[in-house]
Amino acid sequence: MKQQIAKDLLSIEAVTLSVEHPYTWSSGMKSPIYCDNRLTLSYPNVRNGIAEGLKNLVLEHFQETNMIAGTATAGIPHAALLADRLDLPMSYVRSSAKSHGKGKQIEGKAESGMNVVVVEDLISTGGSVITAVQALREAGCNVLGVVAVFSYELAKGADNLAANNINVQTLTDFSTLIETASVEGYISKDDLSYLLSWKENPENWLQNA
Ligand SMILES: O=P(O)(O)OC[C@H]1O[C@H](OP(=O)(O)OP(=O)(O)O)[C@H](O)[C@@H]1O
Ligand SMILES: O=C(O)c1cc(=O)[nH]c(=O)[nH]1
Repeated sequence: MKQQIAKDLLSIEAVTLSVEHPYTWSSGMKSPIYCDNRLTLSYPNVRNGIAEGLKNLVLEHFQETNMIAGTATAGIPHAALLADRLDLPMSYVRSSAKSHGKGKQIEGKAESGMNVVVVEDLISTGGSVITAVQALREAGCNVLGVVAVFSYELAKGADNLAANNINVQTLTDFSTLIETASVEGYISKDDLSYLLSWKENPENWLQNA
């Protein structure tokens, strides 16, 4: 499964490298790699594989789930596809409360007694998904855990998630991705060692580059 999803992401060019002009991540970190999981929505076979994989993660790890919550924005479509497959209620969580209308951060029903699995497309530092989990907990929900398409497996992300007591299960991850990219000929040996050294110290990578 991990390799198949990595292959899918590579085949649709969701993963791109840009060393000269680094990407800026939502956390503010600069990075030579970007994984655009939003592109998976444009490929029915890829998004179906993701929905099926997420469903299997929920059935394996979070059997008591009775509500699915997506993180805005990239987690929302995957949450919708998953909730539909599981025939469960769905909500989504904004990064902050809306400043007009009903002023809500969580859209849809979220209340005490709900056993929620949060759907995120990608985990870097974990900041976005932690914000969503905290909002759901404040609403009285019991958050069983998080399912995500991809994780960079950053030490900072793992520490942040552990500090917030969040169980995360992902379909694929950075180590699988770069190994698959190398084996399948998407990246050179130099790219591979560059990415491995970036991963050693991603926060100070630009200063050391
Ligand atoms: O683990 P983190 O450091 O929080 O980074 C990951 C988050 O960043 C991206 O969202 P982005 O903020 O780009 O917004 P989008 O979902 O609206 O595209 C991604 O979809 C995750 O939600
Ligand atoms: O951390 C992020 O913002 C981020 C990284 C990445 O590779 N892809 C993405 O959509 N967001």
